[in-house]
Amino acid sequence: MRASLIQIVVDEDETVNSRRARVSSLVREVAGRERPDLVVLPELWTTGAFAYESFASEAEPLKGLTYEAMAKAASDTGVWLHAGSVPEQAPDGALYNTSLVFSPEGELAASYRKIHRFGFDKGEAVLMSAGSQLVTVRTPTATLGLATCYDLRFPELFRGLVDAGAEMFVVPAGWPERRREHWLVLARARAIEDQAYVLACGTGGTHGGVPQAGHSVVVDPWGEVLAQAGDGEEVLTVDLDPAKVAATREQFPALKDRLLGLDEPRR
Ligand SMILES: NC(=O)CCC(=O)C(=O)O
Repeated sequence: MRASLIQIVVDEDETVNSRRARVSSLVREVAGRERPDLVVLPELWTTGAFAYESFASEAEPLKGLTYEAMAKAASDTGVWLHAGSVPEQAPDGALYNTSLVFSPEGELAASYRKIHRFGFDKGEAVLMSAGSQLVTVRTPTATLGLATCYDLRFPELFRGLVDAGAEMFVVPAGWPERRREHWLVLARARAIEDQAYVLACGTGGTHGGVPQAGHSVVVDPWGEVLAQAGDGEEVLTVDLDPAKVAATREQFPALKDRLLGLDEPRR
């Protein structure tokens, strides 16, 4: 299975409309050149994860402009597309940070409303509502577990995804440069403790006054970093072996020693 992560530069000198068009072209270009099965985009790449003042003005219904553009990019290129997340305006007016995953036919395979919102008592934490559902996506080659950015700090979410069958975590993000080391360590930690692939795709540039970390990263179930981006716009393409997840869990069966947080104790 081949995955391409597209780390996008999200700066405020580019309009949302032009970025949407540019990213649609990029998905097509990368799909044609790298021949991936799965393409991954970052969190809130239309606005920027820290461009709080744009969330309401740029919010879209689930099937809005970004949905339409990404569904078409997926079906035109025949890839699974994790289109990152959009500021979703729900029918009741609430805003969510919602990830969209499209099948190669351009059908919506899954949407995930970010559960842990960042900002403590401001920003996303007050502007957005929290999702409450764990979401996995079965593709022909692997079961994906969905999480978004700040979720990476909450290992219990990832354990829940493992219990739901996840073999590969896909984590779109808009992570700040200031905490780059946290990002890299947490991505590896989630891979090691859950013996799963982590595909973590962030942004470059500066928005909302916050320089972004870039450094999108792909980690294997043993915790090895398979590829890591730099600061700017970049594509990371990696070949993944989903069978390595079961093999790692078999050879080093630490997940079988879990005693807490299970419906029934194992021993
Ligand atoms: N967009 C985010 O969720 C940012 C998370 C973050 O900055 C952090 O966890 O640190």
